[in-house]
Amino acid sequence: MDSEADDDIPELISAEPDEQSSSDKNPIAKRVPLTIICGFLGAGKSTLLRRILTERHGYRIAVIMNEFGDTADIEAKSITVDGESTTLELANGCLCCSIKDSGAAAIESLMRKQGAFDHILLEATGLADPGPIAGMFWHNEEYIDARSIGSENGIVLDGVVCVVDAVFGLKQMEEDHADKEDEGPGESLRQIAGSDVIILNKVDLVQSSILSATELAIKHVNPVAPVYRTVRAELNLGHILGIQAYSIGQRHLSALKDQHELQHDHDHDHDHDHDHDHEQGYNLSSSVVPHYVTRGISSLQVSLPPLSATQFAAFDAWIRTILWENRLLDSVDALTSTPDSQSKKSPLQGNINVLRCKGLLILTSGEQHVLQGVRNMYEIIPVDESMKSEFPHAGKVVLIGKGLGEDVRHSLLSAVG
Ligand SMILES: Nc1nc2c(ncn2[C@@H]2O[C@H](COP(=O)(O)OP(=O)(O)OP(=O)(O)O)[C@@H](O)[C@H]2O)c(=O)[nH]1
Repeated sequence: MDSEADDDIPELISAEPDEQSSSDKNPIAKRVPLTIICGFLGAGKSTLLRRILTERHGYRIAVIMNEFGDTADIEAKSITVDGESTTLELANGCLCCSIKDSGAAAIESLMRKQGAFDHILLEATGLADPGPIAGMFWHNEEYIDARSIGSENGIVLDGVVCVVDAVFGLKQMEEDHADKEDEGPGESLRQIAGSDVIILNKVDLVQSSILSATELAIKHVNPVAPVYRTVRAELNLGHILGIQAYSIGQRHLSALKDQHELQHDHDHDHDHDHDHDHEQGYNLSSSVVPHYVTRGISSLQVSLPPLSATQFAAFDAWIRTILWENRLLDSVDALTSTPDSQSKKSPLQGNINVLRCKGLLILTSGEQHVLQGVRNMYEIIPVDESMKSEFPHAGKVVLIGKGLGEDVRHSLLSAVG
């Protein structure tokens, strides 16, 4: 079971306009984007990284991994070994680095020695839950000393990518759940839940019925992450790098689109790379979704009406309570609640665990706000006037995690009702 419920309550991130998040002029553009790659054991993470490290894509990418594994056969221009790290410099300007501690300090030290990069990829081990790693880099720019990495403004979390094995993915999810039934959802489900993009790899080895079943299970756990079907992790790198999944960007927008809108997009904008982006057309309440997924992590999408200022404040109290206290806020509390006043605990305390949330809140005043959350951290950012027309016209919240039943929907709707 996740122990983060015991963690100190994090500070609420300001809902005031964030000068660093809404335009091309802003400093985020100058930060080095960081992508976390996670995935099931043997799913194809090294295959994907080897491609990135050896292909001529024109970017200087640093790949950081715990150990080289079979990526070690990469042809390196030079190899540097020093106590804590081994670095391979590749012909295309990329860098492959194995460091014992892949925390922020180690990344800072690597960047100081090697200079600035266009992108950093951090490989999590096969069993790693990406949530805490993402949390470490999200809104933690100060973690990294910007000047020391040769970049004006440090690092920005770009996205979390999960590689799922098409052959064993479904089985892994099933076994994982069975093994950990007493401890809550296992790593494979957490990896899917905490990712912004899913690569369903090794599709050459399975029948289409298995692929559809695996994709359905993935979508049930995480309906907002696009799924790309690949052979040997061959896909357009634009699908996984530079996606800005943690800011107000195009990807955030598409994640919030309605199912029918996605169907429409698919009809008219087929992916010419022949990646399979099957966001559309899933019946998420389908009874064919395997029981182990339903009993583990699932998702909940709630449509919201335009909110008054009071209802907006009530939403903030509601989301804060579910993320920080793992419980539902009583509707009566919602209009009066402040962070300090929430001492009353419902019997549901501890049964809900939200791993990721996203949303678009539309106010009756015409203002729009985007919700982004990783574990118990969240932010609500106003949408810039110039971007409003690109966003969906209906408010919506998507929660991914454990214990997200219809009671959660009713609680939210009554809190803002
Ligand atoms: N047929 C087929 N084989 C693949 C594909 N992708 C990877 N493989 C093979 O699957 C095996 C595992 O791939 P890796 O890239 O090492 O997987 P990994 O996720 O890095 O593995 P760990 O680091 O051990 O978790 C290797 O032998 C790859 O050559 C694919 O799409 N099709």
